[in-house]
Amino acid sequence: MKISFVGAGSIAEAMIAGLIEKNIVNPKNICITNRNNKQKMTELEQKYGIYTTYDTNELVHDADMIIFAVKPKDAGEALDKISPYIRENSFFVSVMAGISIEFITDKLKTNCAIARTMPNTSASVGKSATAITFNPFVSNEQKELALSIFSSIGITEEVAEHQMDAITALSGSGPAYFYYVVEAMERAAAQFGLEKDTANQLIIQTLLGAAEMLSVSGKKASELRHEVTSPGGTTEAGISVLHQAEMQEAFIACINAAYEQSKQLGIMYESKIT
Ligand SMILES: NC(=O)C1=CN([C@@H]2O[C@H](COP(=O)(O)OP(=O)(O)OC[C@H]3O[C@@H](n4cnc5c(N)ncnc54)[C@H](OP(=O)(O)O)[C@@H]3O)[C@@H](O)[C@H]2O)C=CC1
Ligand SMILES: O=C(O)[C@@H]1CCC=N1
Repeated sequence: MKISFVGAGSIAEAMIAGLIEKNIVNPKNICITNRNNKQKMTELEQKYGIYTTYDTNELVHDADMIIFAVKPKDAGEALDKISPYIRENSFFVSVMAGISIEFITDKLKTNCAIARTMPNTSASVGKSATAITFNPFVSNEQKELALSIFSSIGITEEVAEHQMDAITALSGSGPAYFYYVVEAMERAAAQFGLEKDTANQLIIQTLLGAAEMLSVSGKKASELRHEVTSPGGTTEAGISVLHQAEMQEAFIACINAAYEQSKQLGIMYESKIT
C-alpha cells in the first residue's frame, strides 16, 4: 500500500506518526511533498524514514490514497498541480477545513473518488476523533481502506458533508480548547509555587482520568461533575467563579466562532481561486 501526502505540516505529521507507530504502512511507502520547505522534507525523512518528492508524477503514481493536507488558502493551487496527473483509480482524501467535495471535484476536473475528512492532531498517538464522508465515486474497497486507515489512528464516524463545519469546530479544533484550559491550570499551579513537573503530571492525569470516566462510566458529564462537587466544598467554590464568568456560554461562543470560520474559509477560498 502507498499513501501520498500533499502538505507536510502539523496534521500530516500527526497522521504519519500514528500510522507508523501502529505499523499500518511501511514508512518507505509513505510519500510526501510540500510547497518548498526542503528542510522540513529532510527532517521528515530522517525522523520517520518516509520518502519525499517534488515530482508530482512520482507522488501520484501507484498511490492508493492521496491525502490533501494543505491550508484552505492553498487548496486551489495544490489541486491544480495534481489535476493533470490523475489516474483512473486515483483516490483523494481531504483533511482541509471548509473545502467542499464539489470544489475539489471542480479543481481536479474529473469525477474521481473523494473522501472529505476531519481528523485531529491526536492522530499522532492513535487518538484522533475523525469524521469522514465519501462521494459516490468511492468504491467499497476504497471506503474500507479509508476507514481502516483513520480507525488505526483513532475513532472514525461517517457523517453527512453538511455536518463537517460543525465537526471541524467541535473535534477538529477541539484538542486546542483543552490545551487552553491546561495552560490556565499550569499558570495557577505556578502562582501557588508548585513544582512544574509535579503539577504537570497531576494536571495531565486529571485530564486523562476525566476523559476515561466520561468514556467508561456511562454517566453524563453533568452527573460526574456533581459527584466531584461536595456542597459547601472546594469544587463548588471554584465552579461558581466559572459560572459567574459564564464560561459555558464562552465555550459555546468559541465553538460557534470556529464553525463560522470553517464556513467562511470555504466561501473565501473556493470563490477566490475558482
Ligand atoms: N492542524 C490541525 O490540527 C488540523 C488541520 N486540519 C487541516 O489540515 C490542513 C493543513 O493544516 P496544518 O497541517 O495545520 O497546516 P501547516 O501550515 O502546518 O502545513 C501546511 C503544509 O502545506 C504545504 N503546502 C502549502 N501549499 C502547498 C502546495 N501548493 N503544494 C504542496 N504543499 C503545499 C506547506 O508547505 P511549505 O511548508 O513548504 O509551505 C505545509 O507543509 C488545513 O486545511 C487544516 O484545515 C485538519 C484537522 C486538524
Ligand atoms: O485551525 C484550523 O483551521 C484547523 C482545522 C481544525 C484544526 N485546525
